[in-house]
Amino acid sequence: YVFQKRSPAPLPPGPRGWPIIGNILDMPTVQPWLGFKKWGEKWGNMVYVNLLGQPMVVLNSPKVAVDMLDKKSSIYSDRPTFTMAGELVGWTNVTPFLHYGDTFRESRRLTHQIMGSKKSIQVFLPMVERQTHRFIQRVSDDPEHVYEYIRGTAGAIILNLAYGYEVKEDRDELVALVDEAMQQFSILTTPNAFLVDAFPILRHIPNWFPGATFKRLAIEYKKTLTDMATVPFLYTKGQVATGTAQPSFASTLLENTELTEEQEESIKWTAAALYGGGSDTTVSSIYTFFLAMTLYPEVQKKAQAELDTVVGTDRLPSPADREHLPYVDALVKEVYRWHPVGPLGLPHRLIQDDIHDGYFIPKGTVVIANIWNILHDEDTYQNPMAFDPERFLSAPGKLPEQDPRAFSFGFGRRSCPGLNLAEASIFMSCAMVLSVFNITKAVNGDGSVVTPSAEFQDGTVSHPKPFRCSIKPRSLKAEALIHSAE
Ligand code: HEM
Repeated sequence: YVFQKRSPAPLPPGPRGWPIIGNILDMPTVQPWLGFKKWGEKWGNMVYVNLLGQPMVVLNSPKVAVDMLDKKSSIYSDRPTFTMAGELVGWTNVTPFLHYGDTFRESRRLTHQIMGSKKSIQVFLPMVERQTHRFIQRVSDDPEHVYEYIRGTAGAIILNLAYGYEVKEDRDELVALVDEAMQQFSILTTPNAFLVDAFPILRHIPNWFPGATFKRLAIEYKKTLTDMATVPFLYTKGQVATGTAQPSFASTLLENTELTEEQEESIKWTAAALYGGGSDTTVSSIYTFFLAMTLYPEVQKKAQAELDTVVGTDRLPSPADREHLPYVDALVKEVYRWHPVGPLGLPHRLIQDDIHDGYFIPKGTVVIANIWNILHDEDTYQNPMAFDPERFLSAPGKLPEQDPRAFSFGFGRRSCPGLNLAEASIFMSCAMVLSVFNITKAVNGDGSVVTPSAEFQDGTVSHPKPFRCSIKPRSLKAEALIHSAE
C-alpha cells in the first residue's frame, strides 16, 4: 500500500494475491504458457503479479513485447538472480544468466563476431551439411531411434562449432560430460526444487548443517559445470598451440596471442553457453518438425514437390538452395511458430523504474514474454493452432503473416545469438529429410494406425511428448542418395 502511494502511476492489473506470499498460489504449474494466456484474457496484455515480494510482469501480445523488450532494450535486458543454479553452482558465468554489464557485453561481442551474421556462419555450413547427411544415414538404418539421432547430431554440430571437436561414434566422454552438466542444470531449475531460491538468505547456512544438503549438492554440481567449460576449452587450446585446430568459435578467438586472462575466461564461458543454449533447442525444433510432418501429410507433399522441382532427385539439398525453396523456407518458419521451443523465452529483468502504457513497472521487475501466446495471437496469425506454412507466403491480395523469428528467438539485447546456426541446422535437417524420406503415421502389428497427439512437455525448453512415426526412404534413388559418400 505504501509502495503504491509513492508510485507515479498504477501497477498493471493482475490477480490479487495474499499477504507475504503474494501470487505464488496463482502461478500455473503445468503448461504455464496456457495459464498465462488465460491471465491475459482476464487482465490484459501486461499482467502484474508479486511472488514473495518479487514483482513480475507477463507480456501476452506481440506489440507490448516488442515495445518493451526490443524498443526499451537498454533497461529491460538484465536477468534475474538464480541463487542455487546461478550463484551457488556457477551458471551465473554462462551467457544466458550473466547480469547486464561488461562481461555480458564482451560475451555477446564474441558470439557476434563468430556467428552473428549469415556471412560469418558460412565457414561452418559444410560441417552442418556433413553432420546432417550422417544423420539421415543413421535414421535410415534405425528409424525407431530418430530422437536419439536428432540429439546426437545437434550435439555434434555444436561441439564442432564451439571447439572444432569431432564427436566419436560410440560413447563420447565429452558428450557424456556436457550432458551430465545439462541434466544437473534441469534439476537445478525445476520450479520450487530449492528453498534457497525463494529465501536466498539460506545460502549462508554452513555446509555441515543438517539441512544443508543443497550446499553439498552445489559443490558437486559446480565441479561438473567447471569441467564442462574447461575440458573442451583446454582441448582447443592445445590444438591451437600445435597448429592443428579446426576452425571453431574457440580456436578463431584463441588465435589472438595477446589475450588477457580475463578475455580467455570470457571465451571459455561463452563457448560453454553455446552447448547449453544450442543443443536442446535445436533438438526440440527438429523433433517438432517430425511431429508436424506426421500430422500434416499434405504439407509434406507440397514441400517434397518443391524440392523435386528445384533440387531434383540426383543430389541432396544444400544450404544454398534455401533461397530457391520458398515453401520449405516457410515450413521452417512454421516449425518455430507452431510450437516455440522456448514457450516463455528466458526472463528479463528491468534495471530502473519505468512507466509503460500508463502503468508503473518498478525497478527489479522480472519480465516474462509469453512467446507461445504471441505466436498464437489470433490477430497476427489466422487459425493459429494449425500447421500451415502457406501463411508465410504472399498470394494475390494476401500479405504474408509476421515472421515468427521476430519472437521465437527472444528480444532486444538478449535475443538469441545462435539464430544463424539454428537456422542453418534446422533448415538443413528439414530439407534433407523431406527430400529422401516419407514420414507417416506408425502402424501397429494389428494394422491400426497411430495418430500422435500434438502435446508438448513442460520446461524452459519444451519438447514434443515422445511419439511414434514411420520413416521410410521415398524411393530406391533416395536410398542411394542417403548412403552416398558424404
Ligand atoms: C530453434 C533454435 C533456437 C531457439 C528457438 C532459441 C531461442 C532463444 C531464446 C528465446 C532465447 C532467450 C532470448 C531472450 O532472453 O529474450 C535464447 C537465448 C540464447 N540462445 Fe538461443 N535459441 C535457439 C538456438 C540456439 C543456438 C543454436 C545457440 C548457440 C549456438 C543458442 C544460444 C543462445 C544463447 C547463448 C542465449 C543467451 C543469450 C543472452 O542471454 O544474452 N541458441 N535463445
